[in-house]
Amino acid sequence: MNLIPPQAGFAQATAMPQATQPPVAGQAHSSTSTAAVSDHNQQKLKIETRHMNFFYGSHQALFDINLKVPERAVTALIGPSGCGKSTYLRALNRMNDIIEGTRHTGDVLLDSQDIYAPRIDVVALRKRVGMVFQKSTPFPKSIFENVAYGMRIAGIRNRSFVQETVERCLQQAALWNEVKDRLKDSAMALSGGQQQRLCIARALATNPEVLLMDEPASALDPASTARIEDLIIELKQNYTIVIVTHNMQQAARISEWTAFFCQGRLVEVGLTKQLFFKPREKETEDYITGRFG
Ligand SMILES: Nc1ncnc2c1ncn2[C@@H]1O[C@H](COP(=O)(O)OP(=O)(O)OP(=O)(O)O)[C@@H](O)[C@H]1O
Repeated sequence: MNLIPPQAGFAQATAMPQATQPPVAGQAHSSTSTAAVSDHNQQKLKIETRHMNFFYGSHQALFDINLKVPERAVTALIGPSGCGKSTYLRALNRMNDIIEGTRHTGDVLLDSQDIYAPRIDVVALRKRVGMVFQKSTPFPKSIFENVAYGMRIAGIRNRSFVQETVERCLQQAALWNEVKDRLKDSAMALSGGQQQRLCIARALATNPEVLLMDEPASALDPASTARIEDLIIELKQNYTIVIVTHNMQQAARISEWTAFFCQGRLVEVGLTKQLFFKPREKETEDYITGRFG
């Protein structure tokens, strides 16, 4: 049974990109919690969280999250408002550190290394794990300087390197053709969709391995959303992408893997197609059929 409501755009889900290798049979449920643990043993993992709990002061927002994120694929995080998707996403590059009173327990591993270990350089971590936010956040600077910003901060002075990198990133973000003749203009004069692609270009300029995206298209019109989705599909050839989205059709179109969160718990994770067409958990089915959330 197709559990996704037949809304416009879902037809594309049938052409959804497949994971390079299927998960092995018997995607196991955790025996210790409501979290389900997908077995991605045949895929190279980029990120893994093990028994992760997260707290804002005394409020626990995440409970015993066991999730494996495969390399060079798109993993979508879905779930009702307030279920902890953004909290989880921000934990992957320690963006929650800037919120006072937060803490976590358990492990968050990037290439098998604990990103919360004392010796970890958080600035270097955030270069490897870039982030794009829901609301585009260009700096009040020129288009060029927005993309060059990370390199300036890193003290890179080589002009031709900076120029080449800016062009490459704008090309990767599918924005170059629209801005190449006005690189000195203010970024604030770009449309919302262009600003969001500029922010993606800026995130790419630090040469990240992972891109975290928190509802990157939620404020955009359908045409701009389609461009961002095309871009994400293109980028996953080289980057590991974790995206929070409220739009299930979008998750179906762009992701290989989907994780369903509810009330701070990871209920189920699996191949997107399987999760939408044949969820293992009743809670997942209720959510994706619109019975709650
Ligand atoms: N800065 C914060 N301080 C205290 N509590 C917070 C903070 N940010 C989030 N929370 C709480 O943590 C829980 C998870 O929030 P989070 O934003 O991660 O959910 P979400 O699934 O991303 O929600 P949405 O889909 O509405 O963006 C919620 O109960 C929320 O109120």
